[in-house]
Amino acid sequence: MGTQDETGARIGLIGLGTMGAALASNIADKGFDIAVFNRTTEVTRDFASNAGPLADRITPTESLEALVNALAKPRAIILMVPAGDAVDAQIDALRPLLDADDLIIDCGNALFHDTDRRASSGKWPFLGVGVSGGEEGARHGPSIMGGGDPDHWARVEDIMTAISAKHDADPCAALMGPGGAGHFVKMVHNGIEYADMQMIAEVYGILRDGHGMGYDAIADVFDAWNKGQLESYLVEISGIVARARDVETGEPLLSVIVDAAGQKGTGRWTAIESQHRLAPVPAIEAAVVARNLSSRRDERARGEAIFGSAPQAFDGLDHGTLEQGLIAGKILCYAQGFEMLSAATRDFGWDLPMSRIAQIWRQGCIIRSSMLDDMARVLDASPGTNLMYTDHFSAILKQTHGALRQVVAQASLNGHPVPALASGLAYFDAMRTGRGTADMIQGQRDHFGLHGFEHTNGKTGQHGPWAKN
Ligand SMILES: NC(=O)C1=CN([C@@H]2O[C@H](COP(=O)(O)OP(=O)(O)OC[C@H]3O[C@@H](n4cnc5c(N)ncnc54)[C@H](OP(=O)(O)O)[C@@H]3O)[C@@H](O)[C@H]2O)C=CC1
Ligand SMILES: O=C(CO)[C@H](O)[C@H](O)COP(=O)(O)O
Repeated sequence: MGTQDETGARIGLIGLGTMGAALASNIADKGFDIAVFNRTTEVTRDFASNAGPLADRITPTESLEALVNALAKPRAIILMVPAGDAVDAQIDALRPLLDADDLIIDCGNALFHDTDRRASSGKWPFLGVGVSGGEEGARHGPSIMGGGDPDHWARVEDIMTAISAKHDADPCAALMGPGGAGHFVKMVHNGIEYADMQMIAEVYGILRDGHGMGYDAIADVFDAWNKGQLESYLVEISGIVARARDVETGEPLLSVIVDAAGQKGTGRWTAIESQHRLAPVPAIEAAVVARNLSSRRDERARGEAIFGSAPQAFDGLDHGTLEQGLIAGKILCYAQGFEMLSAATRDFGWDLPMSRIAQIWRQGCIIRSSMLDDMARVLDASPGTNLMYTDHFSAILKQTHGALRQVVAQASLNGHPVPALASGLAYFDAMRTGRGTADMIQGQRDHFGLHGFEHTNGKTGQHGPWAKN
């Protein structure tokens, strides 16, 4: 075991990129001494020389050894480097320099399976912590989803709490569960983020190409919606983005951004993991597919040359209907995400704190939204219930699903691809259909493979007449 030595910085941080630099400044700002290291030394020097009044609390270091020596014992070191091999390499480089009870905290967007593996060796204290809020959040208050041993969390809880966003006075930081639980919750957060962003982009397409609206007018619509039930960070920044001008040309910014969405993997991981968990998240899957399709620019141009451009100008969908449709869609994004969290609770025995998750997403994170207050409340009363079945949200969906249907129908009739909105609607309809059509699937499976089916009389392993052949 390492010794107790309180001289030195309270915490270390490796990786002074967008998030790491902001997080380190936030930590120093909250009164904690921090030692920092970055692979490229110039970045560390720039960070330290630009730290202004925070410089007194920041110890820049230029080697891992110097970083380790600058820390109070037992040490705690945050990693804020790209997920995957870089994290493993960084851990491998650090461990020989550390004592057995020194804590490594991966605050990047790790795949939760990797975090489980890194935490499960049992040899070293390790936390996997999801951080959301982008650069601004990291600097002034992110939402923080911790994963790991409660004793290890307790060692840094004061820091995590201090730097987190606050909803009223409530810190948006909490331990989600053991091992990869924090990164699982962050992954699902990002999945919801993908679906919500895609739905907003689909409505933007209707306003731009269907209604022929200019960018400032579209910004006005998002601004207005952000004052109502849709109030959320993503709707807010959609208005800001729509109104922005390109610094180079002065043209509307959106008109000069290539329509091919980037992605780092968290949405794809959510979609893949949802299949393993048998927890359908079709709006999230649709959003991932839409990003993939958006990158097929040559093929899209080829298709347009053959068939003509799909989206046609049309009217007949007023802004109120679009707003109501988006409200329904947004609820269904969260409903699917929380269903996936319930599935993880069931499959991994994590006991994820559903209501607390909604609470810590109320501020700081990318999917913060005024709806999360009510989500926290209803999940507190019934943590495992699909949001769409709760009194509060079923009442809203009863009022708004007709509008969502109008949006999807009109968009389809006029050639506007709206995969996330359509998937949200299909999920809603499937999840309120007592007798669906899988009887046909079961009949087909039995016909070609004698897979058997469950009879409505309760008998299992039944077969159709072809089994007697
Ligand atoms: N940007 C965002 O909005 C958010 C990002 N995240 C996650 O946070 C993590 C960091 O992201 P972000 O700050 O945006 O990334 P950046 O690309 O801005 O910064 C990456 C940092 O990691 C360092 N780095 C890169 N590769 C290695 C390596 N192989 N070994 C050691 N250090 C390395 C870089 O150092 P160098 O200067 O030498 O290149 C740099 O300091 C990622 O996991 C990301 O998914 C989480 C929430 C939000
Ligand atoms: O975690 C985040 C926000 O919550 C990061 O910004 C992440 O990079 C977003 O995902 P992607 O890059 O795939 O759009």
